[in-house]
Amino acid sequence: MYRAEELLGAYLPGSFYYSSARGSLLADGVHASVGGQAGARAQAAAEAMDAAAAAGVSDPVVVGAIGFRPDDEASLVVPAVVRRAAASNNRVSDRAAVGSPPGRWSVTPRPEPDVYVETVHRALARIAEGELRKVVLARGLELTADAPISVPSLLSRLVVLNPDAHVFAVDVTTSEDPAPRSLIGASPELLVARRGDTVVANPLAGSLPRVADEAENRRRIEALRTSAKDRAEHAYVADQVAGVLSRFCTELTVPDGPDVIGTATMWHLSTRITGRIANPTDPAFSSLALAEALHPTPAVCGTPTDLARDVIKELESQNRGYYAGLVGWTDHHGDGEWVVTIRSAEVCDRTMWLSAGAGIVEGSDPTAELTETSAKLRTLLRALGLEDIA
Ligand SMILES: C=C(O[C@@H]1C=C(C(=O)O)C=C[C@H]1O)C(=O)O
Repeated sequence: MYRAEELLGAYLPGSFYYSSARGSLLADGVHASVGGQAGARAQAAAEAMDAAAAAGVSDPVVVGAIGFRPDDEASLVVPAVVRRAAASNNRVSDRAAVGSPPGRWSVTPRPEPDVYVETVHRALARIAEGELRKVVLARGLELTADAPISVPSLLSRLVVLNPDAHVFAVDVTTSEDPAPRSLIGASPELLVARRGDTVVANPLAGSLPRVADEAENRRRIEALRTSAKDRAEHAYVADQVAGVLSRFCTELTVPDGPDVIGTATMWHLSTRITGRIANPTDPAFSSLALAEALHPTPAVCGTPTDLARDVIKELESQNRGYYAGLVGWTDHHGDGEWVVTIRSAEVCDRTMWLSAGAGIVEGSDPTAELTETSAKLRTLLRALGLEDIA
């Protein structure tokens, strides 16, 4: 067993890094790539791990990321070497943050903020028609530096600045990329974790930006807790996650109402759902199978799911890529952990693409949704020392 700080220090672009309160994992090299169609990747992952075990890989795992549209983007591998740090060794000191970000950036919003506000108005008009109840609309920032971006130093700053997050870096290079491409982020949202027959999911939705003034933060926490609009926006996600997990579980515990949790930049309504898996040794009940069944939750897509996906395609100008997908790992017992790919960016050479979205429901205020996406973009911008530009 290693210390989390050692693993962070050993990260190189091309590695897979993942850390959360439950421990850290650093994976290097590719023993085998995992293919498979969307929805059938858990089976492909189980077969790849069986083959790896037969070839002498001890305790094989599958690590990687799947995009918002699982048919379009996926990067899953059985790594050659895996190093882990237990939760008890997971503390990382501030000194672990290394390097400094490039000094000069050019910033292009995609789309422009006023176009995003207009798009939210259009989504509200669709919601008023009756069938669509919630849709999550995202916007992006394209940042270009005057020098290549160091992913290891960016990752180390994300870890230090977001001690409660699930922090990740995944190699997502394709043959079309001129240089290695990495997906990095500090997600607050656990899609699903499974250990033995115990499963946990922690959907978030309904948000307010965090501010410096503590009295104002207390007011915001109370406003969020009592907001009918935010509770409705949250319930779409919590209900769907509970509904999907109930198909896999013999017992499921769903709290009566949400709590409020804080990240470094946001307050969110949060529901921690726990359950007992019906058939833990069956690959169809693995953590990746659960994650595939849950994705996309209404935290990143909407309600009803298929209609929301169509509205996103129609209204968003950018392809989401890996944003709003899932990142994590699964082992050959089916245990593992997957998070929702938010507070994230794709990085290639001198350019970074940041994305953030907000859930739109009846009663949403388009300008407040723009402000919410700016606050969400700040997770990555703080790690770049650019906190105030979004
Ligand atoms: C879509 C994002 O975040 C999601 C949307 C939320 C909301 O609309 O309130 C809150 C947390 C996340 O589930 C994002 O950060 O990009």
